[in-house]
Amino acid sequence: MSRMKMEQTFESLGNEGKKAFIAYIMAGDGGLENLKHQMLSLEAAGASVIELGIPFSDPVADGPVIQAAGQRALAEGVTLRGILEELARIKDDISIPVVLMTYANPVLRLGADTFAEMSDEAGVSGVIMPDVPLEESGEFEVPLRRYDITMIRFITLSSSEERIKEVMEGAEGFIYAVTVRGTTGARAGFDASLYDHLESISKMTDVPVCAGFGIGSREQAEAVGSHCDGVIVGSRIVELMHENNIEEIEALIPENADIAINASN
Ligand SMILES: O=P(O)(O)OC[C@@H](O)[C@@H](O)c1c[nH]c2ccccc12
Repeated sequence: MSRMKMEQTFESLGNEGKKAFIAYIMAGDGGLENLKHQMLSLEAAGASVIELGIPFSDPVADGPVIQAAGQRALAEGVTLRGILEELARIKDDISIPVVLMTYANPVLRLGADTFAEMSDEAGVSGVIMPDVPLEESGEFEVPLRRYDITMIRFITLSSSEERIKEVMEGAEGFIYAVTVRGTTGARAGFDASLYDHLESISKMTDVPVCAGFGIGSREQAEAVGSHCDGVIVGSRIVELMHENNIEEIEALIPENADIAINASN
């Protein structure tokens, strides 16, 4: 059911000619007791998928905004186990798919099998592990597959064509296309070649391609989204969520991504 939920989301979006808006937040930033409210706010604002970050002490790929959110969450004493238990409690209230973004270490501490089992109980559709290369993903992917949970794969601007083909073979859920070099966080603009890159990788696969890193405004979300199947916005949403500014989050999400709202009308 978990993977299907995400496939259905992308299918409905595709049928309606809409793009996915994947909203990233750091679990436990603002206290785990607020997670449900935060997730419901994102859903109501029109997010199609929630990417839920797991705080970790050494987040090598995170930019300053997300690192700070992770520090706040760790200071709240939030753990992967605690997050999964909370998700299991609130999952029936959330209708959009949830994808976990976690480094390998917290998963290894919990045990890959326990992680898969608890993720299933938490209703999780997919998992993103930015520090686990494709070649080493088996120990996580095999147990997750048992519960029909997808490992989301990355393509970067420096991936060779051969690498891109490897990533696409067996990819599920969506492909995370990284739009810039370096860590997460807002950017002034994108390379002119980005749009061609996104279009050419989208043509190579039936799996939806979603682009993330450095998207911090509605204009950018629309511009990037028009060359692929959806966008991922992290740092800007983390900042706004920290300020409790749901209105601005809503303003960030293009109208054409409001599938969750439409579906429930
Ligand atoms: O923050 P940005 O620039 O909007 O990019 C999304 C990103 O934050 C989110 O997907 C993410 C958070 N941590 C990561 C680590 C690696 C790759 C991606 C991520």
